[in-house]
Amino acid sequence: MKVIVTERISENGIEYLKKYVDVDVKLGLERKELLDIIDNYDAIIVRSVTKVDKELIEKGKNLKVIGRAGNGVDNIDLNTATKKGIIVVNTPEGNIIAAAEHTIGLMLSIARNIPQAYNGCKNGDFKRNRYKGVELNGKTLGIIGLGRIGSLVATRLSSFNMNVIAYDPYIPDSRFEKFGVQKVTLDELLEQSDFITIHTPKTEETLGMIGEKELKKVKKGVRIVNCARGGLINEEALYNAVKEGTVAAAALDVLLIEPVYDKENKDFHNPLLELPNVVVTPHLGASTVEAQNNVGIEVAREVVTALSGKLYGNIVNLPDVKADEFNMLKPYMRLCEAMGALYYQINETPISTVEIIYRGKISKHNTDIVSLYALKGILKPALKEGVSIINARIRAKEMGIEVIEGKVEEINHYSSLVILKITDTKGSMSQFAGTTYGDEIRIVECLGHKVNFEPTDYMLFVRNKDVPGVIGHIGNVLSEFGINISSMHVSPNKSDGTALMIVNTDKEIPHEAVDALNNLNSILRARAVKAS
Ligand SMILES: NC(=O)C1=CN([C@@H]2O[C@H](COP(=O)(O)OP(=O)(O)OC[C@H]3O[C@@H](n4cnc5c(N)ncnc54)[C@H](O)[C@@H]3O)[C@@H](O)[C@H]2O)C=CC1
Ligand SMILES: O=C(O)CCC(=O)C(=O)O
Repeated sequence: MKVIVTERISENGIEYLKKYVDVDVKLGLERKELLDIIDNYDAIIVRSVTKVDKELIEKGKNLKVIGRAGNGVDNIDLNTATKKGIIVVNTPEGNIIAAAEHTIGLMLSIARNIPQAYNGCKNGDFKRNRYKGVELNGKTLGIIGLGRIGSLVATRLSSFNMNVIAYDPYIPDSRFEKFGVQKVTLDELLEQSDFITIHTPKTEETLGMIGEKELKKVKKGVRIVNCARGGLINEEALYNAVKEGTVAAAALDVLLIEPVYDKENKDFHNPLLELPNVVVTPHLGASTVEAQNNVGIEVAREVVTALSGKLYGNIVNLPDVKADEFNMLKPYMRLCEAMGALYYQINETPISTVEIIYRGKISKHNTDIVSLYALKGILKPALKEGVSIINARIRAKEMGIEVIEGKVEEINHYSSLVILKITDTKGSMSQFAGTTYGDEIRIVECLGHKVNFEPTDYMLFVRNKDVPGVIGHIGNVLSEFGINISSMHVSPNKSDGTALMIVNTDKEIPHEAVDALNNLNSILRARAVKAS
């Protein structure tokens, strides 16, 4: 496996990668150079500068994993990566303290004019009355986005005796209580805050969320920090508000358009840089020794884990599953993939709806990832390598398949059961159900028949007349092809005189053998099927 690292990550991360994969560290590549070589790599590791956009992903024909050494993934086209089944991993925890501390550093800087005073002293200007600042003590701090970093800022600045209020419509009230923060609306935050700091991700909704209209509502003399993503505060509106004096000062670690870091940027221009009371740092939020060690090693581990096919960890485009829960759910993933895989191997009619119902103990778990395996199993016979658990949901949607998931705690006979109901476009429903015993998986219902078989890679799925001698005939045909039967399950349907037979064999059943079986009088239909 080959991995390209396009931005500086810590040495410990590189050393870790070298133990498992071939690593090319290529810093400062021109875009065209990267586009030309990306198809040589199975994974790419970036920080915030490399744009892993549609064009790059499409050129990266062999890409399996995109690793983000850091938190925000707005430089990665998640949609394209997901459609292509490429895993995107990040390191959401490794640099949050660094970012929170930098936020506080910036806030103190603009409260006390530290950068301006430093510059003055360097130039022989020691007139300290020029640099009189304000205290944080007793002031109101408004935090927009009380996530990982926002909450770290809240607890730290509470100890500066600030009155902390926050706006975050996506979190429960308990989170505000946990951090001793008063929950407010955005308008209340704008009206009441002496200091505002923003800590949301960059999304369509948050880009420019503090614009001209919002800056008209702020307390005169407010000080604003953005250590999250450039453009969350509209730059033109901020420029005007600072110029007019509505905003006393601003500190920005991030800009809407950032220069390519680690290079000279003499031609770089942004009007905000001309304002004496706007302090800018070059996206330094995560640049501490500790944070870079954390994210370097974390991203290396995440990428190696994902390349090895283990689908847990900080996978951005998969449901969040920790290793323990992942291991517990593994048999259910195999079970659902196997049940799903049966459908198109024994049916031709396109699917309109897939219903996945979790009953019993399994219903208490986060089963999102299990459902993805069911969908992958269902679509695999149709899409072959074009479907993976990363893109299974998108592919199902593209194919017009409605996916419904349900959970019922109540159950009889089994401790857990997963039921898969697949309705085709003609309205017929095929139902499968399965359970697990430790690591073992069993399908216990198949198309209205009570069964009990382990789905394996070599199986024969037979519908036959329920007459004497069928088992012998099947045994004879298979033995002619040198195939051993390892187990056999028969489920008669008394009402119509037919039976369903599932035969597990020791090797692949060639189509000649299947044809020979289909020529037998007693066989209504025989198919070779696989569990995955
Ligand atoms: N400057 C730097 O070097 C660094 C910047 N970051 C950036 O910091 C930001 C925050 O990161 P985390 O705290 O880890 O993210 P997080 O995902 O833990 O928290 C984000 C919070 O924003 C809230 N939110 C989302 N949309 C919102 C809206 N419209 N209004 C109000 N709240 C909203 C969410 O509910 C969530 O609680 C991200 O943009 C990240 O990329 C992160 C690390 C370093
Ligand atoms: O230093 C970096 O790589 C940027 C960090 C960052 O912005 C993030 O992790 O979201």
